[in-house]
Amino acid sequence: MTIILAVKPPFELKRLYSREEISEVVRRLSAQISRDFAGKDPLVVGVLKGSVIFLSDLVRELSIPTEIDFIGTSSYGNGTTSTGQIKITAEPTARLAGRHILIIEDIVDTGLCIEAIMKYFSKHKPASISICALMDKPARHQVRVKIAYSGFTIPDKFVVGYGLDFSQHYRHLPEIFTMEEAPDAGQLASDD
Ligand SMILES: O=P(O)(O)OC[C@H]1O[C@H](OP(=O)(O)OP(=O)(O)O)[C@H](O)[C@@H]1O
Ligand code: HPA
Repeated sequence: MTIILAVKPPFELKRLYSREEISEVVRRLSAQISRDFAGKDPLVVGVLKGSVIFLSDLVRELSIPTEIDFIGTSSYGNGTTSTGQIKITAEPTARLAGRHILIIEDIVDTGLCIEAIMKYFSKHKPASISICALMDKPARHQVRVKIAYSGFTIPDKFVVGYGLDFSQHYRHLPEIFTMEEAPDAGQLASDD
């Protein structure tokens, strides 16, 4: 399925993962997490805003009790490349010391965001910190990242949908799409 967006320059969204493929990955990750964190009362921390849809599907598949919290970060502004300036915009409210913390990311791209988040949690003396990421874009990593629970390994393309945005749009789409300039973008852009 391809959607052409009437913006300038025109972009096209091409479906990368269907709802079924996403559900299958969510079930696989939840089973691994349920097994590894049994009896550990983990604190599941979603990285705002992109992870909220993934997190809400993931926790409903878990067979163990968890506490949920969130951390806010911002790095992409209105574009498709990281500014490299990672800001923690909202802190979790749960007790962190001595906890088994599971960070839920929608995507690891450059890895700069997750690196800043790991630094933040390390300061609070948790029992352990693990990362669960729905998508990983290894071609763009700028730092070493250890993802314990990884969903899809994706090519070096900007993706939207299922929580991920471009300039705050398209988070609501239930599937995941690559977003690229339409092939005739130059032609269309110069038409008027
Ligand atoms: O690996 P990186 O290059 O650091 O990129 C990954 C991060 O960037 C996005 O967040 P963003 O800052 O755009 O905020 P959002 O989740 O509110 O869209 C995404 O949701 C990840 O948290
Ligand atoms: O490919 C992406 N899509 C949306 N947000 C992102 N943040 C980092 N990479 C991406």
